Amino acid sequence: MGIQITGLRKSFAGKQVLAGVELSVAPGEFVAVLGANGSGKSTVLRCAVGLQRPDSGTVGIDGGAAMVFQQIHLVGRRSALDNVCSGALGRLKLRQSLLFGREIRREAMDCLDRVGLADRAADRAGRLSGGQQQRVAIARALCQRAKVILADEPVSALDPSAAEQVVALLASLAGEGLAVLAVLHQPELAQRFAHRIVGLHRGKVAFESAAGAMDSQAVSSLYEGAR
Ligand SMILES: Nc1ncnc2c1ncn2[C@@H]1O[C@H](COP(=O)(O)OP(=O)(O)OP(=O)(O)O)[C@@H](O)[C@H]1O
Repeated sequence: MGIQITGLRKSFAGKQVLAGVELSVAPGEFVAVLGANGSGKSTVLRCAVGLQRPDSGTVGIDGGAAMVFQQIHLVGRRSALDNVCSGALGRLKLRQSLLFGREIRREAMDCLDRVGLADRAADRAGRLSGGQQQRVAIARALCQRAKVILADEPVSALDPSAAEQVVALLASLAGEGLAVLAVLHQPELAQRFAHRIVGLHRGKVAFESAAGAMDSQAVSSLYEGAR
């Protein structure tokens, strides 16, 4: 199933932000969400992962979801590996995390390897580049063993080459069978790396298409008359 969102509605102080969003991502699929500032993209992801409660609608997630943000929030003075290990703590009781410390570190190392940073495991997270830090954050999400990855503007703070690397990584994780839903502000990266593109406009899905069939005029219209 991956993730299936139906009829998602949300208002803040009487102002409708989500007006019945329908969206699904299958295991193995990478879906990019495009939309102007304020169109409701982050609210969809926050409702999906349970950080916000929708007024109505349903979210079905198979195998748990982990979220990655634009603001990376690593502990800068701890090693990359320690940061990734902390992803496991959410799914373990304290006693288990003490008992299985070595296994957790091994699994965290595998996760760092999947994002191409095994050789930086011992480095302080704060010393890594922005792109590397975002890949560590993705490794931490993988260490949660979630089957769904939600990414809210994961590359907005990165330079073009680091951004491309991170989006390519998300695509490769979908290739491993995860369901990946990412909000992007870069239609060209979405078109190159995602399978499907969803355009959100004023809290509704305005269009949905295979990435190869992306209509650039439909994309431009998302950003016209944005509120
Ligand atoms: N907790 C909140 N309280 C009040 N208003 C909110 C809250 N969260 C979001 N909003 C409003 O809902 C609207 C949609 O916000 P959201 O963050 O989902 O948009 P977005 O499409 O992700 O935009 P951006 O590209 O700027 O991140 C905005 O007008 C925002 O001000």
